[in-house]
Amino acid sequence: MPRCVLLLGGSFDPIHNGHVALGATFVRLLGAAELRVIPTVPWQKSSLVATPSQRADMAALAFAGQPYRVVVDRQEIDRGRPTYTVETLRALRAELGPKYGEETALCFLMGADQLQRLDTWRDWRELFGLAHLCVAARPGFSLDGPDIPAAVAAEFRGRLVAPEQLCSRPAGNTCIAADLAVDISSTRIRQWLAGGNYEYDSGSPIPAPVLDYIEQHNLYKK
Ligand SMILES: Nc1ncnc2c1ncn2[C@@H]1O[C@H](COP(=O)(O)OP(=O)(O)OP(=O)(O)O)[C@@H](O)[C@H]1O
Ligand SMILES: O=C(O)c1ccc[n+]([C@@H]2O[C@H](COP(=O)([O-])O)[C@@H](O)[C@H]2O)c1
Repeated sequence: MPRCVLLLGGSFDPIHNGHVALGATFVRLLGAAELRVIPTVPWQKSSLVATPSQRADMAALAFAGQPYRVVVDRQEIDRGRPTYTVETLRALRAELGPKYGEETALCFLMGADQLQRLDTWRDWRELFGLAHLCVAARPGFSLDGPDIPAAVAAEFRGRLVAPEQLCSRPAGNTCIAADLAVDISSTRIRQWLAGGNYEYDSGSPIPAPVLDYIEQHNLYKK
């Protein structure tokens, strides 16, 4: 079996339990051993609150102690400009091919909200030549019906396979985790933190070390 690397890109402003669950779900479904977490400089969102370095630090804290290998990959923030997933996947192919073999499976993870917008991504059809796409359900965003642009639905459905088949080939398929149901967003967490009226408990939407970091760095205050 070739090496299978899962990729989770995001703004992570801040990273939360939905991101951690998204990574863990596909690690389990695909039987993968490695997750790369890639903080981005998004071209479709204006002004994030935390700096790129702070978002990378929080990503490392959120995934510390997972029972699989996690690498926080700084390539997008190191570019120092808004970036596109297609260029990151090309760079990863160039990096990992010589290291792990050209057959290495790359699996890009996303929530249903991003599938609904996939046709707005730079050169989105090229993504399938570079990686598999793994999409998880997210409360408030459907995985089919009129919310998915027709061209995306056709491309995505035509490539759909069972998750356990993905790691045996390098790219070109899709899979779904229909059971994920984590009703959390970074936007809501920023609002919650700005309210100033919070305390950590086991039901909190972010890992405790991330909340500690946010407090130490005085982030997301009004
Ligand atoms: N609760 C969730 N369930 C499933 N996927 C999620 C969830 N939250 C985020 N994701 C996915 O993680 C990736 C990165 O998300 P991002 O960092 O933009 O978080 P967000 O909560 O969507 O942020 P914001 O509220 O600021 O837009 C995206 O592919 C997104 O779809
Ligand atoms: O390549 C693109 O054009 C593109 C457009 C929107 C989002 N993305 C990627 O999707 C991931 C989630 O982004 P976001 O904005 O939801 O945090 C992250 O890796 C982004 O780089 C990529």
